Amino acid sequence: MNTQNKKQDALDYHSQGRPGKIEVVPTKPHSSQRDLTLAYSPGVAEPCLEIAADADKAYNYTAKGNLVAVISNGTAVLGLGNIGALASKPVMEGKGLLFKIFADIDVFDLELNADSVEDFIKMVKGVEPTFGGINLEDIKAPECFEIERRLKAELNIPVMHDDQHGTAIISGAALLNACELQKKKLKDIKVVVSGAGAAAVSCAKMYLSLGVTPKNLVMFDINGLITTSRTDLDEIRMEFATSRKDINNITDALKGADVLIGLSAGDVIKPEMLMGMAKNPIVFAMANPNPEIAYDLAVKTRKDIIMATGRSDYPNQVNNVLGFPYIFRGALDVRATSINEEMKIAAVRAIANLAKKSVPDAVSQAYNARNFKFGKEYIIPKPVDSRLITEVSMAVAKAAIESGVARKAIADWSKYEDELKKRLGIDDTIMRQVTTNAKANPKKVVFAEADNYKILKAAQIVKEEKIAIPILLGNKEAIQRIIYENVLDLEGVEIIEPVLEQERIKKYAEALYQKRQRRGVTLFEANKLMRDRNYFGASMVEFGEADAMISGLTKNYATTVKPALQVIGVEPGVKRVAGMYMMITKKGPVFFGDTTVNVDPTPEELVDITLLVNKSVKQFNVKPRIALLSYSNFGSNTGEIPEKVRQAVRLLHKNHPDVVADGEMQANFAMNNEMLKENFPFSALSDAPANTLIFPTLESGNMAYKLLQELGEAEAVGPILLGLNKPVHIVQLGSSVREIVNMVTIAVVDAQAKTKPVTTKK
Ligand SMILES: NC(=O)C1=CN([C@@H]2O[C@H](COP(=O)(O)OP(=O)(O)OC[C@H]3O[C@@H](n4cnc5c(N)ncnc54)[C@H](OP(=O)(O)O)[C@@H]3O)[C@@H](O)[C@H]2O)C=CC1
Ligand SMILES: CC(=O)C(=O)O
Ligand SMILES: [Mg+2]
Repeated sequence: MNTQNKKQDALDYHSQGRPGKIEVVPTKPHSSQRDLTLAYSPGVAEPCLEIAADADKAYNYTAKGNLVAVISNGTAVLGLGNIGALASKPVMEGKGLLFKIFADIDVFDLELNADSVEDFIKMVKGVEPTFGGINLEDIKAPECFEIERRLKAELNIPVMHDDQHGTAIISGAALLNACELQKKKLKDIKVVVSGAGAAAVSCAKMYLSLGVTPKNLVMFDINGLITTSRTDLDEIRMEFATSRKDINNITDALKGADVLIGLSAGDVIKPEMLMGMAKNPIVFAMANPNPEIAYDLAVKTRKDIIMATGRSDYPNQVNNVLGFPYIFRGALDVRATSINEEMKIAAVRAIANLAKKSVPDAVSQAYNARNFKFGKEYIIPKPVDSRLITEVSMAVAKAAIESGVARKAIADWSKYEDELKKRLGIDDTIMRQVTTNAKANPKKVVFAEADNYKILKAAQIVKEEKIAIPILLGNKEAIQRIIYENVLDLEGVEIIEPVLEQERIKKYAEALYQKRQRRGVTLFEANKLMRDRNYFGASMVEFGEADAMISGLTKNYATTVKPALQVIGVEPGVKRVAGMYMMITKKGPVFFGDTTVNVDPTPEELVDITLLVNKSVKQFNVKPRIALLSYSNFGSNTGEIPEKVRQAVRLLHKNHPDVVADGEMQANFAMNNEMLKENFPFSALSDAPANTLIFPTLESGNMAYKLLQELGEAEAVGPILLGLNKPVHIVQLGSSVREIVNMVTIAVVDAQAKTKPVTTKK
């Protein structure tokens, strides 16, 4: 895209539709007269009086506790200089947008016509009552130092100048990791800082507190090196003054330097300057929108470099967006009175550590990349990584509590973690519980289709997270090539190439032949079948050489389920298998059955399916409340389907009175027990909504879950295969890595349940 197009795109983005990037959205009902009476006069007087009597109540009755002011006077807007308060508004709205999408924090952006320090401080103090925190932005140095110092001292809510501390935290984390990768020790590195403004000074302070030796750091402003002989500088910058006489310019300073930090202006660093740097140099050119030296140019100049910029369109975006949303989230959640050094360092460590963990596929996909892995081009997490909210905010909140600036404690950290995820629309409480259970006793899971990137990535994740011990089936060479090409880490994982395992094939084939000789399988054919990875994998499970199998990514369901049925068969006492989905919705998990196996079940088969689902739901520690669905409510419509479901319910009520189930009913009545109670008060489900839905046909079940999934209303975990004697789980054709990981986790828990020692009654 050329520069003119880029410019027009940016202008269109801001002007199209409702101008600007943010709006205010009411959080309370407001449609009836009663709502309005409560929202405004006279009802509103009540919270006013409560707050007048106790100021802390503002956190209960108003948005204060989740509201941050992003405040600027427009004197150092990005690297654009002093463009004034109004012109800074798009940046401040942008910060508001980022606060909201990454940490669910609401923002009012305030652009102040306040050039003097005193005016600025006075205005901010004036608006303190409205906010839970103050994010100062793009205020030029040295005024920003005094403004922040005074506001921190005089306000009782957290104040942070993002350009100083946000940038220091992120670049601190990036520096720790870059040094580790380039095998440099912080105490030994020679650091050159281009820029001596808000960001540069604060970053330099952070590096010293992380272990950089003061005499090894030199700093430049627009007039050159900061030296002890300069008389034009304030005390804060003079802290970084050097008495070295051998440096005339930045080129001199960079000779033999290990690290260059750019927080000054675009394109001020030339390739020849980098040539003089030490072996394996680290360059963070963070000026926005244009870095001190372009990414491509820097990596072309020095092959041994670790290079980062503040931009999102190149690897290693060192930008304060990775910090401020989560730092404020943690601070607000414990009502911290300030953001102190302990909280900042906690954020640094959390961000640095997160970069070393396996990256979720959704993150790689957002950047059209195959697989990010800790290394020269991935030294810190990507801003779209949804784990940042839990990793960073929790670390910050903990540090606030431990360092004594929190006014609110967090008693249950795992509940807090769930709350944080819910803020981003991620409600995986149930999957987290399942994962915890899986980790308590990881099982051997054989991956039948291991010559596939997604399967291998999932195997890496479950290995790393200690959910399962993977065993890979497939052509060794092909598997190793995919591992190599995608820099996956599967060291030590067993790879089995079935066609080379003659002894095992013989053993498994004999067993299959014994089972199926009177059902058309000859020994010769059994031997042939065992070369198929699904038969081989299922046999490993049958023989106890693996605890569970995962397959199905590349073949249709029927083809994959057949080997499992033939080799393993159904549980004793069970007549058929069925499939279930766990739909993770905003209202909690809802289980759907049968969504995969039985096309048009009879009433008796519907009962079997219900019993299988009932048993499985209980294994998730959920008490099943089962609705058998149709297009009719308790006989309100005639027809084959309602009649079949009615009959199934009759059989259930007669033969299995312990199962909480009712129907036939329409899906909306199943999910809305108030409506059910009003119209059908006799129903067994009238006291709470159903959490388990049995569909009359495969068609309806399949449509329901796929629609819900596509509309973004729920995450589907499954299909969980029910009724097999040993755990084999079949992912859907084309599943994502996350879906595969979820299925492996479920397979492990299933294996745990199926291998539980039988307790004998005394
Ligand atoms: N990636 C990120 O997350 C962040 C990036 N930044 C970027 O860092 C830069 C500085 O921001 P900030 O500290 O807030 O702004 P300031 O205005 O406070 O500081 C700018 C500093 O750069 C110096 N400077 C300007 N031009 C040159 C030059 N040609 N050579 C050497 N030094 C120069 C100025 O010198 P003097 O003091 O003499 O005027 C000043 O010290 C901006 O480009 C900004 O976008 C800032 C925050 C976060
Ligand atoms: C990222 C940022 O805050 C800046 O460039 O000013
Ligand atoms: Mg800024």
